[in-house]
Order: sequence, then structure tokens, then C-alpha cells
Amino acid sequence: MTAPLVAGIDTSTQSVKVVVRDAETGAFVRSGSASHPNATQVDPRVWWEALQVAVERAGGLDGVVAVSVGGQQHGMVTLDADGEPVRPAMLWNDNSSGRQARELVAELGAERWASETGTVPVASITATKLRWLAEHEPENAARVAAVCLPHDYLTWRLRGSTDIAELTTDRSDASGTGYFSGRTGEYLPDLLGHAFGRSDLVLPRVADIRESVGRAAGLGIDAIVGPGTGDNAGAALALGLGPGDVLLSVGTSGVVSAIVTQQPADPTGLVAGFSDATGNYLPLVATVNCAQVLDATRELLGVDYDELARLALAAPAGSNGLSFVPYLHGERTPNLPDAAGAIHGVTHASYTRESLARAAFEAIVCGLGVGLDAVRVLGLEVASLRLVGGAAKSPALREVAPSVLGHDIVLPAPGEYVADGVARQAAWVLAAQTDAAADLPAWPELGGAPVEVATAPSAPHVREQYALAAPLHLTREG
Ligand SMILES: Nc1ncnc2c1ncn2[C@@H]1O[C@H](COP(=O)(O)OP(=O)(O)O)[C@@H](O)[C@H]1O
Ligand SMILES: O=C(CO)[C@@H](O)[C@H](O)COP(=O)(O)O
Repeated sequence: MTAPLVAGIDTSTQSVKVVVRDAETGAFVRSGSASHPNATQVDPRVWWEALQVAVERAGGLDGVVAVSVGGQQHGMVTLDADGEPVRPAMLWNDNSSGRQARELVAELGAERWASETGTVPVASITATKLRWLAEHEPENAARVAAVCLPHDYLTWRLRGSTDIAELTTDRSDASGTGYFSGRTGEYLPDLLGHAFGRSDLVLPRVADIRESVGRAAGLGIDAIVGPGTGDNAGAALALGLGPGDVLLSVGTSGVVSAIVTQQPADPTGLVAGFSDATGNYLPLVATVNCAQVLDATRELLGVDYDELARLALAAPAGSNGLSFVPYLHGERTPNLPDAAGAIHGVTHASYTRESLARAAFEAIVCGLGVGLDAVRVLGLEVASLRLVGGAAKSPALREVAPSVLGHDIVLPAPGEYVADGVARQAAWVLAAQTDAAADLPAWPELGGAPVEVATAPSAPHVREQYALAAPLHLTREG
């Protein structure tokens, strides 16, 4: 008899990834992926089409009996009464609503946002996008009957539903909307109404952490569907983070996150107090300029990833004094949605391809360093650092990160940890069909190859140099 299989889907910023694993052991079976448009506003129907391609590339979902979806957080997906998108989804990295975020904080106070939702809104947070919509597109705003997140939309399509009353979400993703309390597990209609001007919207029902929310009729397979997660909570599920284990994710976003048992409330707004996918909390700091800084530098230099890494490693720590302030898309941490970046420290010695390549890596790691400092200030004792995400494949990042952060870094085998995490959730939901209190399956084989530890001589001068350079940037007209 063939073992039951489960699938995890990560609808991320740049692509969708599908991973199929053995439900009992977690052994890898097959995978596929497909690209998303390179934009910060995307028609959500395109994600559904990309998913079909990724499933085909994964060799189909035959044998899969449970599936869950994880996804980029915060994106505002607006649906009309018939379940059709009102406009393209505004993604987490669309900074248009920077002014609305500032206004929402000024109107209610950072303390209230932090204590009620765990998070002081920045442009990434869904509530600020709703405020932007109400102001800029009142006709579209009037047509909005339901608002949901990218993973909610795909879960709903996967179930073959067209009824907005059947939308579901989970606590981890709901906690990034700006109108949900992770502590009570309930929406906060007052905050939704305050942001959008009305609160009579259909919001996805927040499913239990191991609930089957339906069957995967939309994909034509006989499988149950789990509640899914926000992407960072999904990666935490895959890696089974323990106390003090800090996750560094280097995808489109640069993310520092960890699991704690009490909801953090940081009125400075640096640390978002999100929920995780098990009943705990996920303090998180995110930058919007991470792997794409490497892409832009690679394109400018006309090289591939291997050559970019070779160039970077040919320059010394500190890039001969060159500092790259990488605000290519504004920035979220620090909260500078209208900033444009800069390159400082240009001398004859530093104005080289090697220095520029290394400065790009150092810039994104310095961004993670700011996040790490912020979670430490909240009282987190850092026991270990794990590096995942697309750019973690780069040998340059594997050397620059421990050097700049002054800490060894655990390198799990390269993989799709968000998709793996939601596949593990799907196995959990499957187990809960026969034992309602089932534990998260152990999945000893997740991760495959043994982990490596990256070490490098500590280079504290890189962060010192970056800290002097970073405040020297321009602000674009918002
Ligand atoms: N070998 C590599 N070196 C550096 N960056 C890489 C490499 N391979 C992939 N990437 C980066 O990974 C990013 C995609 O990572 P991923 O975690 O899938 O992003 P997201 O989850 O935001 O869609 C791309 O921007 C790409 O630049
Ligand atoms: O906004 C956040 C977290 O708050 C981002 O982490 C998004 O969830 C996107 O993740 P990637 O696509 O960069 O992995």
C-alpha cells in the first residue's frame, strides 16, 4: 500500500511553490514552482493560474490526501459580492499607504495599536491599505464585500468555493491585518471601521490550528484542506523552532522572527507581535529590501549569482569603506516608505565591482542586524540563528552573515521551508481527523541533508560603518 501524501503550497511574493511529502515520515516526494508577476499590485486570479502550472510541474497531486497553503502576509485582496476581485491585490511590499499608516498611528496612538493588535501599523499592514483604498478609489471601496489575504484567497479557490461567506484564514495571517487580536483570537471591527470607514465586510473565518476547512474540489483531488498560515509562521512550523531559536529569512523580504509564548507589544513599532500557527506568538521584524537588492546589483554588474558571490568574497569585510543603503523600494524597517537609497564611501579604492557586490550583501545583513537588535531589546535571548529563503543559497551571504552579525549561523539544507511547514500542517490536520488533540507530526526526515554551521571572523566595523551611512538618504515625494 502506498503511504498517504500531503502537499504544502507557498504563494510567495515572487513565485508559488508546491512540495509533496510523505504524511507520516515527512520524506520529500516531489515539488514544482511557477513565477508570479514582478509587481507590488497583482490580480489574485494570476496566483491561481500560477498554482496550476506549479502543480503540473510537481507531477500532479495524485496520492495527496491533505493540503495547506502558506503565503506572503498582509496583501489586501478585495472581493465583490460575487467573489470577483475588485482591483489588483496590494501586496505587503507596496508602500503606497505610508501616509495612511502614519495617520492611523497618530489618530489612535502607537500604544493602543500595539496593545490591541500587537503591531503598530506600517504601510505593509492590511488596515493601512484599506484606508488608502477608501481615500484613493472610493468607487472600488464601495464595491468591496470581503477582504482577505493571499493565502486565504488561494485556500478558498482550492476548495472550489465562490461564496465569500466561506472564506477562511488562520490566526498567524489574521494577526498581520491590523484588525485582529492575537490574544483573543477575534477580529477588532472598531479598528477595521476606523481604517476603512465601514466594518460591514465579510472577513475570513479564523479556523482552528488543526481544522480541516473543506475539500480540495477546486484542484479536482480528494483531499482535505488545512487552515494554512502566513509564510513566516509556516517556516517556523517546518523548522520546529524552540525557545531562543531565531529565524532569518532572506527572500523578497528580510525577516527576523522567533517563537515566544506571550504576545509582544512594541510601541516603537520595530517588532510586530504576530501570532504563530500553533497557539504561540511570532515577534517579527521585516525589511522590504532583501534578495532583490542582490538581483538589482547582479543585473547592474551583468553577472549571475555565482559571479556575484565570487566578486563579493573578493572584497574585504567593510567593502573598502563602501556602504550601500538599499532603500530601492522605500523601507519598512526602519519605517521610511518614501525613502530612496544611497551609496556612500566612494573612493578610488572602493569604487569597484567587488566592493559594490560585497556592500549589497552587507546591506541586507545590516538590515537583519537592526531586526535582531530589536527582538533582543524586547527580552529575547538569542540561542541560535537559522538562515533560510532564496538568497540563503549564496555562498557570499553564508560568509557575510556570520561576520556582520558576529554569531554562528545554522544553515538548514536549502529548501522551501514555507511550503514544507504548511505540508506539515496538512499532516497535522490529517492526524487530527482521528485524534482531535494530535501533536504536530515529528517528521524526522524534514530538511533532508544534515545542517551546516556557517562561521566567519566577526567584523563589527561593518555595522558601525553602515549605521553612520544609513541616515544619509533621500526622501522621494510621497
Ligand atoms: N544563488 C543565489 N544567490 C543569491 N540570491 C538568490 C540565489 N538564488 C535565489 N536567490 C534569490 O532568492 C529570491 C527568491 O527567494 P524566495 O525566498 O523564493 O522569495 P519569496 O519567498 O519572496 O518569493 C530571488 O530574489 C533571488 O534573488
Ligand atoms: O511582510 C512580511 C512579513 O511581515 C513578509 O515576510 C511577507 O510575508 C513576504 O515574504 P517573502 O515573500 O519575502 O518570503
